[in-house]
Amino acid sequence: MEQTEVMKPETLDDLIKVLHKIFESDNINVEEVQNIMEAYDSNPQEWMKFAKFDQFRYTRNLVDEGNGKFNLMILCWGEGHGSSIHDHTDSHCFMKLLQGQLKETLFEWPDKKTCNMVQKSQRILQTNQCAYINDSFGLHRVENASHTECSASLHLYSPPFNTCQTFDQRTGHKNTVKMTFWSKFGERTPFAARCVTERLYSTRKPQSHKKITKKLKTFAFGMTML
Ligand SMILES: N[C@@H](CS(=O)O)C(=O)O
Ligand SMILES: [Fe+2]
Repeated sequence: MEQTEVMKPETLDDLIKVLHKIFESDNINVEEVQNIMEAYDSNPQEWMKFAKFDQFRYTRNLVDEGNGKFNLMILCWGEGHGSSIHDHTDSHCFMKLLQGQLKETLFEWPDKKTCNMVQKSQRILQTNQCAYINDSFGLHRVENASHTECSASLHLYSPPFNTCQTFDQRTGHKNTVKMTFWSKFGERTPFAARCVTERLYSTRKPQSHKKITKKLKTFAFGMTML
């Protein structure tokens, strides 16, 4: 497969330019993308404007829409923040550590009959490392296990998606969740765009308050149950 020359992106802007070039093609060489993302030396001054943290859960901050081919975003993880076990909606998922460490735990897809969730492996990702996952590898959960340091990671998803499935570790039961952006291009997402209530009220029959409260329950991450 044709491979764009692996050169070292000197800045985040450089990296974005190279990614645009790579994703012009419909045949993606996973290793090439992983290598190029890993080759960028994280410089907080270049990405700080996108990195907006929340006190309670990890945030998803859109950096670039990749000409519709990919979404590039920075995820900000406060101390102890983590995601639920989830899939990646049949997309490629690249995850490069910009700051701190993250623990990634891989799981098998739950067994159809027993619903058992089996843990496959666990690893600690270090600053500048770039991990890759897609649904054929299984599911994962990501956590900033540190009690003293926050972490930031650069994620590339191709094709872009805005819903995924989360899984209950104990029962294997799954939910479809909507994934929202805490900020886009460095600007905090306006409240109306973050508010799932409107969508629930406008596109569905009126529902009881209890049901809506349940639907709006936000997990310990930037995903909202649908
Ligand atoms: N895939 C997750 C982040 S992670 O836990 O891999 C997300 O996009 O929110
Ligand atoms: Fe993920």
